[in-house]
Amino acid sequence: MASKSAKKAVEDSESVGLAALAKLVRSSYGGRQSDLEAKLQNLEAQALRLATVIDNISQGICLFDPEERLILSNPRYSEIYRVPPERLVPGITLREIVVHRVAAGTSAMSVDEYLALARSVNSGAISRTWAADLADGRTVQVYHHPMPDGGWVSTHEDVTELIATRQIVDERISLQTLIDWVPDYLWVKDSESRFIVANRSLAADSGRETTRDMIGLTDFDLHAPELASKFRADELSVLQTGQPMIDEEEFVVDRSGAGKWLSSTKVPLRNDRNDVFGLVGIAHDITGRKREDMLRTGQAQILEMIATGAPLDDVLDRLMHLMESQLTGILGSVLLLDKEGRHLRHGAAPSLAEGYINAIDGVAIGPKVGSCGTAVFRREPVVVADIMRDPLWEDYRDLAERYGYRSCWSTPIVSHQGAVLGVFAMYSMTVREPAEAETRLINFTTRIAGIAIERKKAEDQIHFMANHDVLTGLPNRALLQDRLSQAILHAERYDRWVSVVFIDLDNFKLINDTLGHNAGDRLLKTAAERMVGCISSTDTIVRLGGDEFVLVLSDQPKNVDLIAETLQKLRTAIAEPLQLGDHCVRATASFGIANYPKDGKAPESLVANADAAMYRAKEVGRDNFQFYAPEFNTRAHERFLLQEELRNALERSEFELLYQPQIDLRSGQIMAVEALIRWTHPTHGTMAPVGFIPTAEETGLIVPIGDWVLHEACRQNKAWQDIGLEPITVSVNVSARQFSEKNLVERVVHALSESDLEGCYLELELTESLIMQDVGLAVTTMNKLQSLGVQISIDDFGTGYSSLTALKTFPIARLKIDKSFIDDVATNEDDQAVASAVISLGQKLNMRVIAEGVETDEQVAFLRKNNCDEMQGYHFSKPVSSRQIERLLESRSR
Ligand SMILES: Nc1nc2c(ncn2[C@@H]2O[C@@H]3COP(=O)(O)O[C@H]4[C@@H](O)[C@H](n5cnc6c(=O)[nH]c(N)nc65)O[C@@H]4COP(=O)(O)O[C@H]3[C@H]2O)c(=O)[nH]1
Repeated sequence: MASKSAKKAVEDSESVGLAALAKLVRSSYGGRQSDLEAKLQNLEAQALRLATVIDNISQGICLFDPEERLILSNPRYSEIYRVPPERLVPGITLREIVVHRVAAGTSAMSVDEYLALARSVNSGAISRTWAADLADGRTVQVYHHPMPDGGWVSTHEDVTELIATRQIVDERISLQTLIDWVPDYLWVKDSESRFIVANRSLAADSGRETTRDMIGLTDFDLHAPELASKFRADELSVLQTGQPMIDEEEFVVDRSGAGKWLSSTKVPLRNDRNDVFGLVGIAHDITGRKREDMLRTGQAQILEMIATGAPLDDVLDRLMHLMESQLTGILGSVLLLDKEGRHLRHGAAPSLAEGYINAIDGVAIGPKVGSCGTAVFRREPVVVADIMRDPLWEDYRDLAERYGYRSCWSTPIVSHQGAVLGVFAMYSMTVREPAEAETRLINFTTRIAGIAIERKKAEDQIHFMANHDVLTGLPNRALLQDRLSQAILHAERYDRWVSVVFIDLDNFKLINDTLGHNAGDRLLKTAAERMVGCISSTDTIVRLGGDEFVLVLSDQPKNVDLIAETLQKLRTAIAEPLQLGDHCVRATASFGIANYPKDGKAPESLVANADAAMYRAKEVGRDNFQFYAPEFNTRAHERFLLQEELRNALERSEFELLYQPQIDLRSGQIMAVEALIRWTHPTHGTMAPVGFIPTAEETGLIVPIGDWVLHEACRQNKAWQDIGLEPITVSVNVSARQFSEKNLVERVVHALSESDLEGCYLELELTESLIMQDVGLAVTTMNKLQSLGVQISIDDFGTGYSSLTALKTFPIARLKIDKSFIDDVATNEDDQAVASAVISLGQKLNMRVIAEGVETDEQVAFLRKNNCDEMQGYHFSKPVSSRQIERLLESRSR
């Protein structure tokens, strides 16, 4: 009975937990037998241990009886299938459990399917294991073990993560092999931008031995913070927006220090729930293409900079940067050859050390001056592969070593005309010769640098020429305004004066005309140099043109005496003797001064007033200086008016010719007349040549006026002949300006043919200075005139610089002794000496000599005594009208 009831109890115990079973046994048999009790206690302890193990095991466990009722389960089972523990009481059926699981979403199938599966497994005696994919996405590995009594025990393990990890690992291993073959960078990162996968190429360029070493790193471990931050920002955007980043160009510096351009694509990685949990990236090295692009755009930009006149420093700097961006480990430098062609000056070297740049700035070129100095000296490229060994660097080796420069390849920069402009050099920190790509870049860079430097030189020259006078190198009119305005601003601020001095060389025209243009140029240059030597660096002297200069004395005290002192220094300096060929000349100048603010406030009015003052200085006898006075402007205005009126005079037939007879001293007969022009001015009445000829010469109006005189004189002379008067010669004055006109001979031919006058009745009076201006041209013209029968005489003889040797070569018929020697010839021994010398000289050269301005009997007597041929002057007749000449000639005939 006891065993029966015990058996029953044991059977019952299958429907309760093990602990409950132990308690039941103890209460049934408690206290009856001590050994049994001990066994039971032991059993109870074992059951407790077992219960503890079962409760804490990581797998879910459940035990069912043959009626599919739960005997026991542990908390993990309840946890895995999300069935509350209070429901999993012993006795609950499998169906009921599965119903709960379906409700909790933790069943892999419907209740019936599940029961069918469980029963089919139980029907066999073999344990089975399967992975159940639960409705909630997890995978549970089930171990099902049938019991002999028809019940079963099963364990349940949640392997979701394990499977995922294994999947990743499996995939990674196979992927790794694959991606290691790819030369591009490939990687996978998690949501924190940590590398999960990286290919070999990326690992190697990141300085890591294996791809595993990359795992867990971020870009902050590999790149500079700015770059890493940029990468992280890009990736965050991909991770947060889920939008891929396609072909983004990025510049990175790898472990070797080399810069690389990458085209990167970053694509988000999503899990089954479509959540982004990382990204996959691929980066393609586009450095080569990028460099070519950069070279092309850089080249275009630099050419544009050159074309738009960017400063040379900027152009060369940009060029060096461009060149350096193309090559690794190369530092570029441009040195410019100075004006004298002897020293090299810093041009551009953005990456060379400042100490080195300063040390070589100004180095003289030579046969052994490193690579650059030698290249320019030899005018050919010099490649030094090892600075430490090459003898060309002997004197500069220590310097180069200090900065670590080991090789230097220099190429002269040459202009289109073949002039060396400077030198381009590539420095490297290693011993080597240029590679092909480098040689290509050397050629390219040298050519562009040449264009830039040449362009700059041309611009400088244009600028200089636009602002300076080529002959003297002084600033010109264009700079005057600028300098004067600055000086005025300064004077205004500091309550000072500015003196504007107009300077005109007095005897320049004469020297230029008589000694030739070269002598004139030398005089101008010397005068300019001497004036510059007398002024301070803040003052400006400008050549306006011809022999006109303007001096701007800045920052002057309000003291006329001090200004006069400075000008006196200038006068003395200008008047220093100057040897021009065979002649020693002393130049003088007339100065006109206008002071700011008294004589004008604007630059233009100051210059105009100084000019008016200079005219005054000329008027009062030259070689002096005059301070401006307001009335000077009235005169300047009058001069201006005169020019305007002179322009109209020809059209209005306001000119007429008077004729002054020339007398043969021996026969006392009129043998010629000199045609002398008069202007019947509308308001001033009759004007003598002195009142308008200088203005006509200045303005060039002398050419048409002279033409008119020539025609009129020929016409009149022919008219006298036509009325039966004894033929005489008419003498016409020719000014320098007329003589220099190329078609003078044609004009004379025209005048003769139009009037039908024979050439031998025309004489042209030239001045000494005029024919000495260009002796060659004068001889040619004179010979042509002579071949027409036209005679030539020299006016004002004795006042100029005629060379006697030259005189012999001219076809001259008459010399005219200047009036200044005749005036006092009766009393002044010097004048007598000159006059008699000219007379005997003329006779020796077979020329007739005529004295001019003869007024007195004493003068006539002297001339007769000295065998002078002819005379002209008031003694016989003043210049008279053609009608009066006609009468004089008629009386002669009678
Ligand atoms: N005190 C004084 N003067 C005397 C005496 N005898 C002649 N004269 C003046 O001396 C000048 C002589 O002419 P010139 O030396 O060729 O000097 C001329 C000549 O160089 C220039 N000239 C005159 N007509 C023309 C012309 O048609 N063309 C050019 N290019 N120049 C001219 O103007 C200058 C002055 O001419 P004019 O005033 O007509 O002055 C004339 C004449 O009137 C005298 O006994 N006493």
